[in-house]
Amino acid sequence: MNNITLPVKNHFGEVTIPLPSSKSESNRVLIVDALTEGQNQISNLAEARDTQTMIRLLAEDPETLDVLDAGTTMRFLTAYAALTNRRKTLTGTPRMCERPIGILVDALRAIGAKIEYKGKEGYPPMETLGFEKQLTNKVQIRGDVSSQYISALLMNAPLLPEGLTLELTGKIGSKTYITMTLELMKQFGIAYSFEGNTISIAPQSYKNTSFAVESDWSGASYWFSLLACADEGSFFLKGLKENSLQGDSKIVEIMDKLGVQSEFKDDGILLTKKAITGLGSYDFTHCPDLAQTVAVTCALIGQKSQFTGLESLRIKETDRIYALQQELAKFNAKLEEGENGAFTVIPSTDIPANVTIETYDDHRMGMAFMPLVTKTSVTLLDKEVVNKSYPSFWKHCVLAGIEAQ
Ligand SMILES: O=C(O)C1=C[C@@H](OP(=O)(O)O)[C@@H](O)[C@H](O)C1
Ligand SMILES: C=C(OP(=O)(O)O)C(=O)O
Repeated sequence: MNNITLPVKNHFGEVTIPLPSSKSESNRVLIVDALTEGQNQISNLAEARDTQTMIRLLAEDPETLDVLDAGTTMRFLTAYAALTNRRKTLTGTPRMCERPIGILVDALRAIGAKIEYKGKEGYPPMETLGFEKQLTNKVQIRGDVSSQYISALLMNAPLLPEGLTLELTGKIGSKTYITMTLELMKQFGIAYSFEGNTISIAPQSYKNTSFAVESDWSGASYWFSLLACADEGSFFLKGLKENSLQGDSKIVEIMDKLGVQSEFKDDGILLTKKAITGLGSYDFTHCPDLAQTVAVTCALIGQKSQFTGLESLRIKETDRIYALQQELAKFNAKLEEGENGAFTVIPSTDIPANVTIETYDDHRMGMAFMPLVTKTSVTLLDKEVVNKSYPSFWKHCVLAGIEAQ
């Protein structure tokens, strides 16, 4: 394993971070482009391994689609292969084969696709065996496990002979990602309605479009956190827009309470330090990928806070609740589970010298704990972990003056 040790640094000057492009937007636009078989002008696709895997699998079109550890790539390609009548085996890393997919497979089968599990029922690997006839255009689907199942179905919906109406049942999680899918489809000419818990898309064609992928707000969150934890500095994050398709732009509102002021400029956002007012309680239901960043920030800046809406964290790249609890404990901070899905971040009052953080094959563990450099020397186990969404992360750390020892 390739580790990285970073010495303490808590004063920054004026730093500009180029930021990577969003993997969520990239993976959607790639599926839409594959479905239109058209002449779209797509720019700024993400360098993220999850996106590069999607590009490669769509271009090479192998019999077995091995998505590695990319959740969106697995879910989006499953629906794409199943509903466009392709015969494919879909598989991934051992962890991917522990991440549930039964809710999506059940919906695809209800629509008329033939799919067989190759291992455990409800989990990859599986094989898509064809789609001859649409059996229904009304499907009920749980909204509380992963929004990726819903996005995966929606992107194929306009091309189904009878269109598709999805009724979302239970609590809806990651709703901002569903809206991202629908709004991106709208930019490619698709009309939809989303009223209450029901999304309807009539049969229609995608229109050729130019689409530039925005910078990644989830990746931006680590720079907000670094500044919140630092004594001084200002960061300019390039390529972020005020009206974003990405729900993780909520980091602006969160970090405003944790001491970071944001000012939108023409080609990005300027972050400066301001007084902390306190986060109090925050619901991460619709921005689950920010939870690790914000937990580490609160732990490092002495902000006891309540977190809710963390249910989906247990089925991501790793069990992120467990991983956070283990690693926060290394510097005497805690993520305590309370009642009804509420958690409390108990900040550290004693940060030891030289902390070593495990990353659990989870890019966000590596990146979220990087701001520890503002308080102590930190070793992150497996520096390559960041490649899933942000391969240039350590290069960007060097731009900020954070260099490996
Ligand atoms: O649709 C997307 O691009 C994503 C949706 C979210 O997953 P869930 O819907 O499983 O919460 C998020 O955590 C993931 O990183 C990307
Ligand atoms: C959960 C994530 O990704 P995915 O589910 O697409 O693997 C993530 O990037 O934090």
